[in-house]
Amino acid sequence: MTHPIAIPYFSGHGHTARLAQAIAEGAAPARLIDIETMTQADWDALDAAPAIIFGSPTYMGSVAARYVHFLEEASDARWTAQSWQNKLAGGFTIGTYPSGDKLSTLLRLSIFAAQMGMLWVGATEIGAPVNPDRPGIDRDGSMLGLMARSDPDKSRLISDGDAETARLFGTRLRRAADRWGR
Ligand SMILES: Cc1cc2nc3c(=O)[nH]c(=O)nc-3n(C[C@H](O)[C@H](O)[C@H](O)COP(=O)(O)O)c2cc1C
Repeated sequence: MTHPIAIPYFSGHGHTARLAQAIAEGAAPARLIDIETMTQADWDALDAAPAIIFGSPTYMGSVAARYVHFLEEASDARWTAQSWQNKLAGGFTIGTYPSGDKLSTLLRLSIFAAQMGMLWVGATEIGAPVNPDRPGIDRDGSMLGLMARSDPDKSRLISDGDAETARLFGTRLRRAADRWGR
């Protein structure tokens, strides 16, 4: 049986949620989990998932406070039992700026995964300027995980290139999960 990849995210104004949706399209079957409205079924899905893709906007140069709360809640009991050991993990974030200190957020998420005994899967897409025929793909040049920029056009929230990069990242995690098993 193929278990859904779990994508727990927090989103203050919808941008991270939009990015999470695009990742879910690529990672299908996947389960989107808004950490502000979590149910026991969501926790069960996290525990069963072969891979978890963690997503938080970058707020003040790091993981949003409410997401830190989720991480600490998730670690309770699961850290001592190491019950997420050998699951795959990935991470994504979004900010206003090309840098915006978003790397700090991905570092925080990857360290959380390491503490939980998870195996971190980074990003692989190489876009412009190295591949000029792939404009908009991984435009911030992030390999540790997925970075995106909030789009000034609030009717779409993220750019087409960021959405496609997110779908490709989701597909990478799905392929890795299918290959790795659990
Ligand atoms: C409290 C706060 C702090 C922020 N800090 C940063 C930051 O350090 N770097 C950055 O690039 N953007 C920063 N932003 C912008 C958000 O990361 C950006 O708007 C993002 O798209 C928000 O995603 P969301 O709609 O899912 O909450 C900040 C926004 C808020 C509300």
